[in-house]
Amino acid sequence: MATPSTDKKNVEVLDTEEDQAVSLAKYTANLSNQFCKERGAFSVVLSGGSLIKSLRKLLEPPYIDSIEWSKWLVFWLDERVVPKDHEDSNYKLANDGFLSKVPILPGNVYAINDKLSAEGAAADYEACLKHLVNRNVIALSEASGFPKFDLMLLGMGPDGHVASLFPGHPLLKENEKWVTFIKDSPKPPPERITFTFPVINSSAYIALVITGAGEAGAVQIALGKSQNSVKLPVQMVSPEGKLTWFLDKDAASKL
Ligand SMILES: O=C1O[C@H](COP(=O)(O)O)[C@@H](O)[C@H](O)[C@H]1O
Repeated sequence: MATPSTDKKNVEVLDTEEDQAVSLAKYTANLSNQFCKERGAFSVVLSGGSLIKSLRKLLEPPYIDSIEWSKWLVFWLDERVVPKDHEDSNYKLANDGFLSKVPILPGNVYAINDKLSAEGAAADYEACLKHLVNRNVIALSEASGFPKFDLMLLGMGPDGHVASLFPGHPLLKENEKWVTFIKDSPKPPPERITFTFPVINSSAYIALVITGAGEAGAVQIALGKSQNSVKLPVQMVSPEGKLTWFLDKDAASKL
């Protein structure tokens, strides 16, 4: 069931987590078709966490066969500063559960350099993005001057964090850097790198994919009627393009 709230924001509440995964696959495949046709490429930004499991229907017919995987360019919204084969790595999570099962070109997978410090990895990833923007591989937002990704797939933690942008943290106010780092993440591991809000909010499309009762409180704050004085990170997600919330019934249970 889809409940459009504004032209730029849609909220979909799905009866089950399975229905949510089906709906997300359809949405992602449609955007992939659209961008591959229009631009010859599709830039997709992945979160870690439960999002990867929610992408599983893309690994099944009809999507596995119809998506032009060779035109996908894959990036990470945030990454933990650990080796790529570490259990906490968002790259490993995505690779094991999704990327290794689809014919995306290895050269189109832009993982974070795991040999660098948090500062170094953030600067290195930002330099990589700037190079891709200069070569017109990633679009640039004329409105903001920040890179404009075709689709960002965001998860959310029970505290309302998105990417590695946590409630009350000074990084929420970063408005110059494209990619930054955190060394005191309240959720382990403490050292991470993350896209900043200006990059997130320059996106053409954002899907916020939220599953389970544990997230219902933050969903209620973000989408319910009551007003909170200090915004949660998830409430700061406001793309140039279109935002769609994909909630299962449990995540929407307090609405
Ligand atoms: O630490 C992280 O958490 C968020 C939310 O994860 P979830 O398991 O509650 O969906 C995730 O989106 C982010 O990429 C990750 O690094």
